[in-house]
Amino acid sequence: MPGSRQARVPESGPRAVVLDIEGTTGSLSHVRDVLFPYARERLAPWLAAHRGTAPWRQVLDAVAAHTGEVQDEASALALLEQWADADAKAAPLKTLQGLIWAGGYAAGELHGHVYPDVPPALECWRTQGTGRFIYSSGSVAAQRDWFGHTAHGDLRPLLDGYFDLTTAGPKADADSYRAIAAELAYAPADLLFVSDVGAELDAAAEAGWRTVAVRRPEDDREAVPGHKAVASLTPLISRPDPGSSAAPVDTPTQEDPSDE
Ligand SMILES: CSCCC(=O)C(=O)COP(=O)(O)O
Ligand SMILES: [Mg+2]
Repeated sequence: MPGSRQARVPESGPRAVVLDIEGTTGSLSHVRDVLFPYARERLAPWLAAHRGTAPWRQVLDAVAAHTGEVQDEASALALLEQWADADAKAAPLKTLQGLIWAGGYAAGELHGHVYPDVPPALECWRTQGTGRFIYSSGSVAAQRDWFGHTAHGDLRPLLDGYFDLTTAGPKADADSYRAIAAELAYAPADLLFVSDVGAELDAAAEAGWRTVAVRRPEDDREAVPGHKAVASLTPLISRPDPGSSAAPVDTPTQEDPSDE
């Protein structure tokens, strides 16, 4: 309108950032070419070595709950192998992979691949008072181990909490993002989800979240349509307009069971 001056309201930053792992904060190829094969060849030996123990029972019970049928070890193993070969995001497989990888980290045979832009981004968000959470199909235990064993050191102190298939639900389901927002007690519009997968970003957007797609330079998959895209986390922490940063807030933090 001529003569009138419209005040520009700067968009404030998110209260919390929720990050995916594979293809976003860590290398897709490291997960697919190192982590997954490491677990795949140990599915049968792990079940045999742990037969009758509480973790073995936990895995068989998880397979039974997932399929709706009681499974003996042989039939559970057949299903777990099928899911692994199909890269199915089945919670029982994710639980068992996490248990197997834990042995690999402890033996010094595995490390978590985290891109170099990730630690400074987490540090920046921490300084700003922005919450920092992970949401991956990998189990929470696997996520903790991954971030606890990186070339940049133990990054777990930079993270406030973790969500997986069992605590939040499937990543392409909008209800999972509604559940995370409720758990964090933030409005969906105050949350930013960062991922490499369009279906996950679409689900988060459907739940009212802000979204950003990541496509790492060495990742030759097609770009994700419909979402702002970046090649690293660095553009997400640049602050051309000082008014656009979030004021420090008290961030809800999940308790770390390893601290108990
Ligand atoms: C160390 S977490 C392993 C990631 C994983 O198991 C997976 O299926 C990839 O999941 P994401 O949701 O991080 O893309
Ligand atoms: Mg991913």
